[in-house]
Amino acid sequence: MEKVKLILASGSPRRRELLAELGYQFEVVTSDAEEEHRSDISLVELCERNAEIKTQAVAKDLPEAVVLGGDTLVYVDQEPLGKPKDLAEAKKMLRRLSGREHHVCTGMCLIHGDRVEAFHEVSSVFFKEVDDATIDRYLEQVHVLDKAGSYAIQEHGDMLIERMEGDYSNVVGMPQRLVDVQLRSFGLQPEGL
Ligand SMILES: Cc1cn([C@H]2C[C@H](O)[C@@H](COP(=O)(O)OP(=O)(O)OP(=O)(O)O)O2)c(=O)[nH]c1=O
Repeated sequence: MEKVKLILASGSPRRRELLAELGYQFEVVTSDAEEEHRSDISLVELCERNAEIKTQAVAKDLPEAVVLGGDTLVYVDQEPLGKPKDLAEAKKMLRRLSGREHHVCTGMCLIHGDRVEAFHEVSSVFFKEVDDATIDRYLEQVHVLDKAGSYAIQEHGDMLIERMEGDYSNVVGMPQRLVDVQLRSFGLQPEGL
């Protein structure tokens, strides 16, 4: 029997690294699927939904493959922060996160033929009190325009973050433990380690 192919439906270099770390063999196929921005469903449902939209956009042309996609939502006071459009907006977001807790939800979806499984994980991140000078130094060192919430925990995260609760990989873009369990339930096994 021919082995089922695993496809990662994501242009995110972080997701690629996190999946490779688990030891799975996979290929990357991206789409230009549009994320939804809606307020009639919860934020957790929204990130699962957007993960499913991104995954479906690739899976519809690859019925033989197992396709994995994801979406990371950073939110504070139940309000999603998104990716900043410029450095001024990034600075505003980081000022808003200063000295307090916020949440990061990553929704993931796996599709194989008619089988669709969406799941998510939520982590809490607690920022230090950061002044403008620290924010400016952070923004000089880290490219944040492609990062939800205007920061990357994996890049100089200690400049901003006091502590976190939950799965670290979930904040970076893919909850590795959950993804591993789900991939096994689709009959896949790591083989590259
Ligand atoms: C909070 C946080 C986000 N991020 C990144 C992860 C995601 O790449 C990005 C969130 O954007 P997403 O819209 O989830 O993903 P993406 O546009 O990068 O990739 P694709 O849709 O093709 O899968 O923010 C970090 O790298 N570190 C962090 O600490």
